Amino acid sequence: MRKIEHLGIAVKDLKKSTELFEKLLGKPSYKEEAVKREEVVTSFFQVGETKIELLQSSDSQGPIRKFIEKRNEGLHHIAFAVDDIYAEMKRLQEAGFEVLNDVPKRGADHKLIVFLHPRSTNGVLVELCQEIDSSLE
Ligand SMILES: CC[C@H](C(=O)O)C(=O)SCCNC(=O)CCNC(=O)[C@H](O)C(C)(C)COP(=O)(O)OP(=O)(O)OC[C@H]1O[C@@H](n2cnc3c(N)ncnc32)[C@H](O)[C@@H]1OP(=O)(O)O
Ligand SMILES: [Co+2]
Repeated sequence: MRKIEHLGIAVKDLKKSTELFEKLLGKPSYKEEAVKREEVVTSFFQVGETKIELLQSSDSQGPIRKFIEKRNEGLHHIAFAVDDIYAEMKRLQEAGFEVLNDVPKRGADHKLIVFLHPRSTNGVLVELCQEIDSSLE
């Protein structure tokens, strides 16, 4: 794990929350991106080496909608940057963590991502992210 790549925050109203975080952080969001497969629309802020990722559900189902129904808005996941997501998946599986994805999937902001089930990580949803080489996109 190289660094905390982002903190994912589940929000009900992306526009309102983006305005709130722009005030809080004193800087604008650098991108808004919808990721259909994850049924979310995201808004990103760079804070030093780490980012804040705001996530609003774009579907009547989806993990963010379910999370908010159950726990209201708030911190949803911690994402770590890794250099080799396949090697990390293997290492973590062998170490007994529950990797939710057989293969990495496309995330937001030019990344491959996988998740670890919170029941294997002390109740914290963990995401692994590997930058996608933009020349390959
Ligand atoms: C656009 C991509 C972006 C990126 O960074 O690139 C993203 O970050 S996408 C983020 C949204 N996608 C995901 O979260 C995918 C991974 N999540 C899942 O697969 C599910 O949400 C899962 C498996 C964590 C939970 O799904 P399930 O249907 O089982 O929901 P339950 O409500 O029944 O939860 C079961 C159990 O887990 C606890 N839980 C659920 N979500 C979280 C969470 N975010 N943090 C901690 N714990 C969580 C929930 O409370 C239940 O525990 P229990 O003790 O039974 O109450
Ligand atoms: Co994320």
